[in-house]
Amino acid sequence: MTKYKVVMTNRLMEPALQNILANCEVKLWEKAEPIPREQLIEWLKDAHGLIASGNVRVDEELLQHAPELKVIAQAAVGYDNIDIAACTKRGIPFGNTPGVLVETTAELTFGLLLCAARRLHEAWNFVKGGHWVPGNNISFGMDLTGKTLGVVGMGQIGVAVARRARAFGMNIIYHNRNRRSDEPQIGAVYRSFTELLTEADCIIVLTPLAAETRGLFGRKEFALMKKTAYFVNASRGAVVDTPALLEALETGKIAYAALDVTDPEPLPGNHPLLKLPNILIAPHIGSATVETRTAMAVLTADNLLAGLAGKPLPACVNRSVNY
Ligand SMILES: NC(=O)C1=CN([C@@H]2O[C@H](COP(=O)(O)OP(=O)(O)OC[C@H]3O[C@@H](n4cnc5c(N)ncnc54)[C@H](O)[C@@H]3O)[C@@H](O)[C@H]2O)C=CC1
Ligand SMILES: O=C(O)C(=O)CO
Repeated sequence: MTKYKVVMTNRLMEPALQNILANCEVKLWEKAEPIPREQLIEWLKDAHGLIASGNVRVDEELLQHAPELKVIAQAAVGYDNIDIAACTKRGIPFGNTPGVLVETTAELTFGLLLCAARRLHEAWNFVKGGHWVPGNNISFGMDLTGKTLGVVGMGQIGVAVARRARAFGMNIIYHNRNRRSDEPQIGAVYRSFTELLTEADCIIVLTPLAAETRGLFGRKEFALMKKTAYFVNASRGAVVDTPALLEALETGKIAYAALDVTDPEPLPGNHPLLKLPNILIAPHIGSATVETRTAMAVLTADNLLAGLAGKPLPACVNRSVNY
């Protein structure tokens, strides 16, 4: 039996990788740098399946070079790198990995807030640097108990973050594209975007990146926040206007930022954000645990193999072509 041809733009965790290798003829990009566009185009010319990744742009032009493509899958819930309309136009289902990474990403996101509020990385550098001597200490942090957390983007991960924040005695307000009907269950009160910005002591961003959220946090928004505000972004870097964030942190418009995502990614070593004392940056590790990356890989392989077999994908974004 001839095997389906599959292009993988990165490795997936075992055993999902073995499952794909056993069932398909695979071209696998294993280098650290993103696959060059020309290489991807060359590989896609007779491919039936594509495992994409966040650093690969899938658009109309790329799809024109992939006439045999039946399915695209990606080990992530976010799909801002994928032109969904272009996939749908060609009848190509796109599969992502919602759900399986919710608790893990919520742990990291709330962990960033906790580390920021208690200045943990400064504390560690202080001790490591030999500055811990009597009479010397780092700047004091901020209690979370009793403070107001504003969640922008109250979806699956936002709700899981809110659950953690409630356990810490925080009051929760949120802003979402659509107001939720389960506010009593999630223990959060709806606010307009402007109300949330002015009221919250801590703000956590968990919206997808789309045309309407690109640059959602700019100069005007940082100016509305409390000067004592802690700002956490775990969504996508481009939801925040980076020069505006830099200015807000430099000029004391807000107190502190903790980021799991940046624009660009990775940040160049000489980026001015890296020189600030009031920032903590993680290298996009929201879902990066062995258990969760394995579950994401398994769902990605299941999406791919279902699409190749002409069956519905277990998790499909463009459901109108998922049959
Ligand atoms: N840092 C990391 O490693 C990870 C980051 N993410 C990011 O988090 C995002 C959210 O993931 P989930 O919670 O699973 O998705 P979700 O789809 O369950 O939640 C997103 C929420 O944002 C809301 N939203 C959309 N546009 C909005 C706007 N303009 N203003 C306010 N709210 C808006 C939606 O209504 C929805 O409730 C992903 O799209 C991804 O970009 C997800 C997983 C890991
Ligand atoms: O799933 C996503 O969207 C991520 O950012 C990585 O898990």
